[in-house]
Amino acid sequence: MTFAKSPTFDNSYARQSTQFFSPQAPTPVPTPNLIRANTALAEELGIDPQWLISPQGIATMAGNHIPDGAEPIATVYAGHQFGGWNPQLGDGRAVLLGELIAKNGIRYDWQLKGSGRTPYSRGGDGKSPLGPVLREYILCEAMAALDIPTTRALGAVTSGELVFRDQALPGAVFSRVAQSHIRVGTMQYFAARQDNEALLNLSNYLIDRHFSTAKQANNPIAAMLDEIIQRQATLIAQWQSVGFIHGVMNTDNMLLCGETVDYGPCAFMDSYDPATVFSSIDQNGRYAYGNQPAIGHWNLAQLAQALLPILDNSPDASEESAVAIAQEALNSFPERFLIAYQDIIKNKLGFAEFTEPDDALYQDLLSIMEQEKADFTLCFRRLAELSDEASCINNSVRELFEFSDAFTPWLQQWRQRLIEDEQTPAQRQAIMFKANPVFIPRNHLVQEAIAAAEQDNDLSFFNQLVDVLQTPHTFTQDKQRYAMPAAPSERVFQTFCGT
Ligand SMILES: Nc1ncnc2c1ncn2[C@@H]1O[C@H](COP(=O)(O)OP(=O)(O)OP(=O)(O)O)[C@@H](O)[C@H]1O
Repeated sequence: MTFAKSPTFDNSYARQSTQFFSPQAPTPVPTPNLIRANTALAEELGIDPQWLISPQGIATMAGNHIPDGAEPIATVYAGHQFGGWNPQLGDGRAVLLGELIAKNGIRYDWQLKGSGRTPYSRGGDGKSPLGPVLREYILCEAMAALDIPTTRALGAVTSGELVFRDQALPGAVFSRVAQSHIRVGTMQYFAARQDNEALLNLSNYLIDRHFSTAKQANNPIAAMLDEIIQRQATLIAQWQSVGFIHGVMNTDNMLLCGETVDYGPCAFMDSYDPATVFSSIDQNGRYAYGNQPAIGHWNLAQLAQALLPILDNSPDASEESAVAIAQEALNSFPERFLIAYQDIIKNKLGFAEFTEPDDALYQDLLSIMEQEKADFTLCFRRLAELSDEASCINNSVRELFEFSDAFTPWLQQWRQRLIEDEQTPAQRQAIMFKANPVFIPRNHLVQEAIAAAEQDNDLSFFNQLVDVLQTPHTFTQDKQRYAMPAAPSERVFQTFCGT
């Protein structure tokens, strides 16, 4: 008989200076029950899937058992929240259980979110209600299936206790996996304290962990900043391309490794409107869909500012020379974003290359979509079908979305443009299908999954939704309801942090 083996931890962050964290065990919960375990991800991480779903694995995900080798800590950070500076944040409701080296050789954090109070909890209870845990699970796994860099869900458990918000809600703990949880706000925390030694140590740690090419550069920290800017430009371009609205792009919610983090008040846009905001706390639309690239740039400027004291490693370094390095790096963001974005848009439109006139063509499409209140996802998907219509006769979204007359002149122009393009229709459509998913985690479906779980203790719709979103590009008629936009009565205009 073989016994499921507990994972092997190697906790590099816990070996750094204790300025970076506080040792903090998770708070045990009364009666943990498994919501879902991501056994495929467990395998990739070298965790025995049988162990993960064993009583010991479930107890670990609940914070009731600390496996050998785990060294739970809460990390410290600061951040700009909605533009306002907060000098003291940190994991207020999360602990980093430890790190695992995955089969691909990459080191990953395993964090428990909703695992009780820490020294950084301020007034909070350190807990998470079930709803936000389910939302984060659905959204982050959908993003992974869309091939967008993201933190992942290793699993989730209910806690068996109530969490008190404006009402009593069932509690849960989320097991989150990330390449690391070091944030723009982590750098800002030490910069604000003028602790250049900590800044340097943290940067060297990051370079070792995430930026091996920067390590070879003459100025590794400047090269690291450059690479972080590149990763964020690409990430935000990917968000824009699928209509993802993060909702709370505070500097403490931007990971330096380049993965999407914190699926609090986020959502995918249904009908196209660049002013779309979902977060109930974003009164001024700071984090609206159309503002995301500019906010990303602003956040990176805060990072560059934090790095200024250590940014120039030359013998004649001065404040001016450091500012010049920062400025040059930051100035590259708009161009980098545009290149990444156009690279995706050409695939969404079915062109081998993005040429200058394509920009106007694309903007025209967006304008018609906005005016027609067309569904962003289905509009692109139907376009992909039109690129080789015969191939998808039995499994078409035609019943869910058809172009209105307002699109006719645009479609003619698009077809004209395709004549100049060298790809075959089959090649083109394969690329277009990949760039134009049909299943996104629509807000009304996420809400339905949460409501069934909260009110009836029924996880079946949650599980179905997670499963369907694993193959976001393959449409079949039997999955039609998952592709449909919300009926007017189902529309969700706001999502909540659920803190
Ligand atoms: N219930 C709570 N108790 C204690 N601290 C909390 C609670 N909710 C949020 N916080 C803390 O408030 C800050 C901002 O919250 P935010 O919702 O952005 O983060 P989060 O979703 O808890 O965590 P993360 O950014 O790691 O996903 C974070 O430092 C977080 O730890």
